[in-house]
Amino acid sequence: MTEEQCSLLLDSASLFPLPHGVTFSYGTAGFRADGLKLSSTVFRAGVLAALRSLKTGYAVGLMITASHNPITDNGIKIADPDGGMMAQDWEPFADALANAPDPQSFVKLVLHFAKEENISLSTERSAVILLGRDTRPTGESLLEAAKQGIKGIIGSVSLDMGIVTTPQLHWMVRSKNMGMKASESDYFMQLSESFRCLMNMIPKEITVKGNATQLMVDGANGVGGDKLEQLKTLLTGLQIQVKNTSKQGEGILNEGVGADYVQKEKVPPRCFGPNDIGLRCASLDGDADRLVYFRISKINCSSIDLVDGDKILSLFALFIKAQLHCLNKSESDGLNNVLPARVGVVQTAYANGASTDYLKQLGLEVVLTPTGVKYLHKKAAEYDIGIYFEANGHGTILFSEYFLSNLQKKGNDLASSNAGSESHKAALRLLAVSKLINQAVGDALSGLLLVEVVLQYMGWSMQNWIELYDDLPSRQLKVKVADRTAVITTNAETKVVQPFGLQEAIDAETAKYHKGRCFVRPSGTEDIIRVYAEAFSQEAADSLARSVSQHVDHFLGFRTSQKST
Ligand SMILES: CC(=O)N[C@H]1[C@@H](OP(=O)(O)O)O[C@H](CO)[C@@H](O)[C@@H]1O
Ligand SMILES: [Mg+2]
Repeated sequence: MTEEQCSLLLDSASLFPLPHGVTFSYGTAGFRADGLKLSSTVFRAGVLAALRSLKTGYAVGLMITASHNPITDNGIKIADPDGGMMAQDWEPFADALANAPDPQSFVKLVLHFAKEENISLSTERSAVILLGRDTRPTGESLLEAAKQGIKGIIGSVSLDMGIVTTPQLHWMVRSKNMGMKASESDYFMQLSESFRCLMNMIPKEITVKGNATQLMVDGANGVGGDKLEQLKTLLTGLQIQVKNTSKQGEGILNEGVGADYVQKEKVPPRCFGPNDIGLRCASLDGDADRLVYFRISKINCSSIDLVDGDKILSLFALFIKAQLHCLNKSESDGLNNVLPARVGVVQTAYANGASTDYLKQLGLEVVLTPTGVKYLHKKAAEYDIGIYFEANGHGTILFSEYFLSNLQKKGNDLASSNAGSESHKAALRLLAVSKLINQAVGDALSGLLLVEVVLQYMGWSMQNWIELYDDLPSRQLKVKVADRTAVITTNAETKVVQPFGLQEAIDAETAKYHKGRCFVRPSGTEDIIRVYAEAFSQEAADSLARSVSQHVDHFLGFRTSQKST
């Protein structure tokens, strides 16, 4: 590293001193904290992003958001060149950089890491970083801190994409690195065109039931609602009304609104009431990477029928399975070139047991990973078609490049030998799905469009979807403990290995309940232990979660509040 580079980093790092008494951790989804305490972290993440771009030789992304967290929080995460989350082996370095006590030790760490990773800081190659932020008030000043961090590495270029959803930024990074058009209007164009293509292929004989073309959306008072207002003007065959956009002005981001609130509290978001009874409603989270559906109950306006990530996944899995079946119906198209596809469904232990049973009954391969999209995404990428969702509504469908190129070939063959056949249409539909659904990361907007077109294709009402299977009653609790890292788990977080004896206690409690299932794990985003329980009735699930929480409290010896989520 040249002297000029060293002193530039030192001078700029001095402008962003580390706040006292806070330890930063890259965690499940990047750094998160009070937005007013984050400028040093964001500055340092800017430097980190530049190093990541130099290391990989491609553009990377830097997104400023704290998703569903309160408006006063903010956060920062890095998107890798393929649009996915930053490689996990860089997380310890991210933590060390964020917590370096002063500018000198910060620069020392950068130097050391650059050497270890073989990153040349001479200026023959320059880093490119795409920047995005959500609507949070601290976003603008944090964006400046990020730009300063990027500038701290000589020759680096930052491209400000403005206020965008998290999935838009990931999509832009991926598209840019694949040499494709990568602006926001390209994103809207790709989504609306593939949606139109799928809508045009809905069989004429299918009659749409009830309010099939009408959708009410809760935008969480954030960026997602604003973007959907833009996107919906490009759509035909679907009437979307968006409530709780950031532009409508009154509501506060994520306060009593949004996918996290709706899924956890199982109540309608603000501004939804008696007029919406019976309608199909969807809710996005604060940065629009989560999506859940709900319907306000006819009997009690303050309760809802929730359609969570598990049921969205199940709908997608059914559709993909049906299209693959049509694709390979060789007797109808006279061809014998079956295109095999290894389909995998990826969930976490939080997936409702009824959904896992349902998916297995469909004959699908279902695997569980630890919590966090980075784990699910990686697993799903091992399949020709990998469908992953967290119960909270974050997920997507990944298509392997290999499968897509074979599908394209088969589609072309069918176009010349058997145009308009069921197999041909299935090939075209699958290709359109791969363009509609975000290949970089879970995306509420693209997920919503796919749900809508699949419901219309199946001729399904909201009621049909809700009845796909009955969720098992469940309960989640949080337990505050002295040291959450004392809990170590295995088997995709379903079994505790430490502290010794806790798993036996959980097993003994669970055995008391019909259809009982229970596990505990330390949260990666909050300083708590999460307890999840399922059983045949709500009372039983509540009781199982409560007694296991008491065991956790007892084993980890710190008797404080337990809060229902
Ligand atoms: C039970 C639950 O919903 N956990 C969430 C939550 O992680 P925890 O590690 O459980 O705090 O936040 C993550 C990031 O948004 C999300 O990926 C995950 O699903
Ligand atoms: Mg989010």
